[in-house]
Amino acid sequence: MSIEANEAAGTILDRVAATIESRKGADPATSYVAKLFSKGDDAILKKIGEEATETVMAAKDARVTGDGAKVLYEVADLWFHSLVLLAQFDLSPQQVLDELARREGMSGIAEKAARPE
Ligand SMILES: N=c1c2ncn([C@@H]3O[C@H](COP(=O)(O)OP(=O)(O)OP(=O)(O)O)[C@@H](O)[C@H]3O)c2ncn1[C@@H]1O[C@H](COP(=O)(O)O)[C@@H](O)[C@H]1O
Repeated sequence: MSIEANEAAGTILDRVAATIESRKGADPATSYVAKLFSKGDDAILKKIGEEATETVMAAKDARVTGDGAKVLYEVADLWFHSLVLLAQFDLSPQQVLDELARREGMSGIAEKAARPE
């Protein structure tokens, strides 16, 4: 990914994360995110599980139909709910991007082989 595209990705993730953060303590009647926060960990984790499962099903369907659009929507739902989960633990998307940057160029095969027993 180019530096410009990576910065753009950071920008939209940062903006949505800031909106999510602003929903802490907001009215659950008018905000979906505030409603999730008011329900707590289990409600957020349930949505992560649902959206992950829906992503798997959309990908299986896409292999049959040849239409990958639904995969995009489901991954967007999964990413959005992952942002809510990060906020619940006072973590930021930038920290995830930093972790991916730290891993950049590190072979997954080599990393696994170097793990202590
Ligand atoms: N990106 C999203 C986003 N993506 C999905 N959703 C909502 O996530 C919910 C769950 O999606 P599902 O398809 O699983 O719907 P469902 O089966 O009815 O789920 P449940 O309501 O039963 O949990 C729906 O209500 C979607 O509208 C989102 N809700 C909010 N955002 C972002 O969060 C911001 C703050 O939202 P509010 O807190 O509602 O103002 C928004 O401005 C957006 O930027």
